[in-house]
Amino acid sequence: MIRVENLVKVFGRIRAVDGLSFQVKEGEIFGLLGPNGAGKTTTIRILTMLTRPTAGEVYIAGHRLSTEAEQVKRIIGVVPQHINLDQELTVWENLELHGRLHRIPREERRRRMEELLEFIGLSDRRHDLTPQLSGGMKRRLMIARALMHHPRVLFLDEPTVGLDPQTRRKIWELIRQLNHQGVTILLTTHYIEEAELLCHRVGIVDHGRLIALGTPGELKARLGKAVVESFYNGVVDYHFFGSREEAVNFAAHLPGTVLIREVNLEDVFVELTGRRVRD
Ligand SMILES: Nc1ncnc2c1ncn2[C@@H]1O[C@H](COP(=O)(O)OP(=O)(O)OP(=O)(O)O)[C@@H](O)[C@H]1O
Repeated sequence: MIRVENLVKVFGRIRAVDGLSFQVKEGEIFGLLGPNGAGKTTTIRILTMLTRPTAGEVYIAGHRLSTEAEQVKRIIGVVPQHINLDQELTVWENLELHGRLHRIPREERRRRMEELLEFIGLSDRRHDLTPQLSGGMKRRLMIARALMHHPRVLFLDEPTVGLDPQTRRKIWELIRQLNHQGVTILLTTHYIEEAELLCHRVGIVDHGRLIALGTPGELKARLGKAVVESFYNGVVDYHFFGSREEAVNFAAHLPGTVLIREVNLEDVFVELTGRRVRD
């Protein structure tokens, strides 16, 4: 559904995106996971035509971005990282404005707005001005707005940044429901849990490059099943094992404090880069 080929974006001396290639299949929830500054936002901005790449090409549903922008705009929805709702408009008016911009006829527009307000659980807040909404509600409204024109592909840049764990889970549920309805999803995140629990496949990015790609299970299996974290003389060490039993046996002989746990995507990132995602 999405094909990214050798994408490059240079800002002065910074190569924000440095030869990125990957594909997203129809019906997938695909996550780009990486630390702040890895180039995720720049990538999503290129894919949603908010900025042009220095080099490379992108195809969405077979349309080439550089020559078929209009066709692509009709089939994609975009939820940016920063809240950009119109502060002076109500919930209803924010949706209406977007529907008009997409030239959705009045009757159909109204129907879609009712349906989406129901979907995001904000039917009874329709007359509120957006500053009166909580952070989670604003994020849900941004998702509804992006869905007004029935996009086949939805892009979400850090969809749960700054939200509490419970609100984050609600957003995940919305994203899963949309995906069940057939919408292909590409999101960026620097939350390990979000990538692991929500995404079918994850591309790990660092310094504008894709350093690993696979299902969360595949990526973790490269390291093993269990990890022993040992803290001794102020040094933290990680040792990976194919089973918990092996990890327990190894840990029994270690000095200092020891933690045995399952491998997660943070471990994959650390092994590949020597750094943590959230340094
Ligand atoms: N308009 C710009 N001008 C100059 N440099 C930029 C611009 N936009 C991004 N960059 C730089 O490109 C690199 C990648 O930034 P980008 O925002 O894409 O990363 P990110 O992974 O999305 O991080 P974050 O989650 O913090 O937004 C950074 O070094 C950033 O400073």
